[in-house]
Amino acid sequence: MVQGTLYIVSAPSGAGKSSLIQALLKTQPLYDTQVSISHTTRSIRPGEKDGEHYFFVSKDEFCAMIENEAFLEHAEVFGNYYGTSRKAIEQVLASGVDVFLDIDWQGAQQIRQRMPQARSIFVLPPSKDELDRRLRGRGQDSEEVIAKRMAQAVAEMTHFAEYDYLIVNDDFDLALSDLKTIIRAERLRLSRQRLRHDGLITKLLAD
Ligand SMILES: Nc1nc2c(ncn2[C@@H]2O[C@H](COP(=O)(O)OP(=O)(O)O)[C@@H](O)[C@H]2O)c(=O)[nH]1
Ligand SMILES: Nc1ncnc2c1ncn2[C@@H]1O[C@H](COP(=O)(O)OP(=O)(O)O)[C@@H](O)[C@H]1O
Repeated sequence: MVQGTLYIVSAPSGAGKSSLIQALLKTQPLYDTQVSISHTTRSIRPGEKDGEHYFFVSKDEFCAMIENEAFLEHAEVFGNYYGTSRKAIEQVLASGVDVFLDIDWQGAQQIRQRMPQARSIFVLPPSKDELDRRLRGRGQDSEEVIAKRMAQAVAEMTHFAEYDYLIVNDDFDLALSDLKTIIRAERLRLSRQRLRHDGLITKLLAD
């Protein structure tokens, strides 16, 4: 079985990474691509479902998971804790499915250290004004939360060069097409193709 590829996707809040990942998943079968559901201590937003967008847990529960080494990575973002469950990811990757992580730059650094074979993608907004408009347009955060996220946006974006790929999410369809192209190219990498088509290659090279 060829291991799935782990994709890290980061962006300043509001740049559109969740929308891009969700749109991508609609075009891919579950046996090919899945998104990791993180644990978080942040409050649930209207419209969000526990176990679907996040596993919403208390600080105590989160700390117990850290102690039990249940996280592949975890970080504090905007005053809340977020983490990726180790077990869930390892099982899915082992079954050959590609997994997407929607995580911040701190989590991305931890994953790169532990799993250097992971690929990383950074999503940029076309401008700061547009980022502000998208955060407001989402209509889910208070003025205070939006101000905090805008202030953090520049700090997050200073890490763009640590990523393998950059996508500017101006026209949504174009950005989605870039994302699909990255995945297609990664799947066509010689090492993965060789493993997948070992039988065929053996036959083709036989006398
Ligand atoms: N390190 C890390 N960051 C995460 C995780 N889950 C979400 N994040 C990041 O936390 C930030 C805030 O996420 P969220 O509260 O959903 O707000 P949104 O990005 O504005 O939708 C984003 O940068 C996410 O990428 C995780 O498991 N680990
Ligand atoms: N290319 C785009 N053009 C216009 N609006 C967009 C685009 N991409 C995303 N959005 C909108 O911007 C808002 C923030 O997107 P979201 O995916 O929640 O961002 P993130 O996950 O990066 O915080 C949402 O209302 C989404 O519909």
